[in-house]
Amino acid sequence: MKITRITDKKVSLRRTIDTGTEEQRKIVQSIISTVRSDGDKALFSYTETFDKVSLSSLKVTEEEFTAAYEELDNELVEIIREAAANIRSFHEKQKRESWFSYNDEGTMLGQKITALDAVGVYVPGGTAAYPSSVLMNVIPAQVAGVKRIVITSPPNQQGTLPAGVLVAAKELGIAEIYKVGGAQAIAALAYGTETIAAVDKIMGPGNIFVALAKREVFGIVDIDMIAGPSEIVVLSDETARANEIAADLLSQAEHDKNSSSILVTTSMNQAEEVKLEVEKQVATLPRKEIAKASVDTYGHIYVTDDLETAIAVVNELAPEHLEVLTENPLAILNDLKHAGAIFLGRYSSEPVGDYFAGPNHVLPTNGTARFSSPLNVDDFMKKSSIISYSEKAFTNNYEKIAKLARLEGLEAHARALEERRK
Ligand SMILES: NC(=O)c1ccc[n+]([C@@H]2O[C@H](COP(=O)([O-])OP(=O)(O)OC[C@H]3O[C@@H](n4cnc5c(N)ncnc54)[C@H](O)[C@@H]3O)[C@@H](O)[C@H]2O)c1
Ligand SMILES: N[C@H](CO)Cc1c[nH]c[nH+]1
Ligand SMILES: [Zn+2]
Repeated sequence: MKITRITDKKVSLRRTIDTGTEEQRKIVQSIISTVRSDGDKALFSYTETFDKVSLSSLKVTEEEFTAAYEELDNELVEIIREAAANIRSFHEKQKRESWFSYNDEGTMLGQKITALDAVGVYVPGGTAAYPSSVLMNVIPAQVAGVKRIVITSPPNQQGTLPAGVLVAAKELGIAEIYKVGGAQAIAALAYGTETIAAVDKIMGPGNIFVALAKREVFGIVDIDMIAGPSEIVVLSDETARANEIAADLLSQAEHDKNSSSILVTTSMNQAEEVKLEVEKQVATLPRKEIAKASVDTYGHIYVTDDLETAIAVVNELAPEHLEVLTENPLAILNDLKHAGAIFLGRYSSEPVGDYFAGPNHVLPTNGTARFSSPLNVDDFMKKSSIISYSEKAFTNNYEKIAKLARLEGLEAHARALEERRK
C-alpha cells in the first residue's frame, strides 16, 4: 500500500465511476429488446449462453428449498434468523406513517404513505452470492409493507442457487425466486415475461451488465442505486492497533479487485506498521488474489499532521464504510459529514455491520455518500399529497389563486376556480 503524507485540507481524491463501454451498452440494449420480444424463451437462451446451464424451469422449486436446508448447518440457520431479527428491528424504527393536518378554515392537508406494490431484488451470482444481501434488501421491503417481493439470481452449474441464498429467502417467506441473472433478469423484472410478472422497482447490485441494464430500464421502473465496488476508510490515531486496522481494510478488499481500502491516520509509525500487516495478512487469505489486486491498485494510506486534516480527507472521500478508531470516536462524530455507515470504536469492526448489527449494508459508494443514504424503508414507499379544501378556505383564497394563474398566462386554471363561484 502506498503511503502519502497530506498537509492540505483541500485535497481532491475522488474516483471515477465505471459507466461501461459502448460495446457493453449495445449488448445490454440488445438483451433487453430480445427479452421484451421473446419473453421466457430469451431468458432460457441467455442463461445457456452466459451461465452455461440449460434449465427446464425458471422458478425455484420446493425441492430446491428443501435441499438447501439439508445442505446448511442448523446453527447457521439460527444465525440467519438472529441477524434477520436485528435487521428487522432496526428497519422498523425507520417506518414513517401518513399524516394529516387541519386548520381553522376546515382545510385538511396531508401526506399519505403507500408501500410499492411489487419489487424485484437482484442477487448477484458467482462468488458474490450473499445471503446477507437477501436479508438487507428484502427486510426493509417487508417492513414498508410491499406485498410482492421477487428475487432473481443467476443459476450455478448445477442449475440451482446457493443454499445460503435460498435459506435466507425462505426464512423471510419469499416464494418467488427465479434463476436468471444479468441484463436479461433486469429486463424481465422491468417488462415482464410469461413467467415473471413486471415489478415497480428493482433493487440490488451486480456486475457492469446488471448496472447498465438498471440504467436502461430506469423510468419504466424505479431503481435503488448503481452500487459500485465495496469501500472502506479507517480513520485512526496512534491509539489504534495496526493488526486490527489491516484486518478491517482487507475485509472489504476481498470483495472485488476494484474495491478500495484506505487508511487515514495521524501517525506515520502506525501507517508503516499497517502497510506491513496488510502484506502479511493478505498472503493468508483464501481470496488473496482479489484482495491483493484491490490493495495494490486502490489501497492507500494517507498520513496527516492532525486529526482535523484527517477528518477533511475522510469527508472528501465520502466512503461507503467509515471506521473511526481514534481515542474518542464520539467526540468527532459531528465533524464526519459524508459516509454511508460510520463504525465507532474498536468493537465495531465493519463486518459487524455487513451481517448482524441491524443497519443496512447496501450503502452509497464512489463518493455518493455526499448526497445519498443507505438503503432504507423509505426506498420501498412513496408519498401522495392530500389536499382537501373547505368551502370557507376556497372562498377566502380563490381570487388570489386565480391571479397567480393569470400571472402565468393560464386562463383555464383561473376559470376552473371561478366556475365554482358563478
Ligand atoms: N455493493 C454490494 O453490496 C455488492 C454485493 C454483492 C456483489 N456486488 C458486486 O456484484 C458483482 C457480481 O458480479 P458477478 O459477475 O459475479 O455476478 P452478476 O450476477 O452480477 O452477473 C452475472 C451475470 O452477468 C451476465 N454476463 C456475464 N458476462 C456477460 C457478457 N459477456 N455479456 C452479457 N452478460 C454477461 C450473465 O447474464 C450472468 O448471469 C461484483 O461486481 C460485486 O462486487 C456488490
Ligand atoms: N460489504 C458489502 C457492502 O459493501 C456487503 C457484504 C455482504 N457480505 C459481506 N459484505
Ligand atoms: Zn462486506
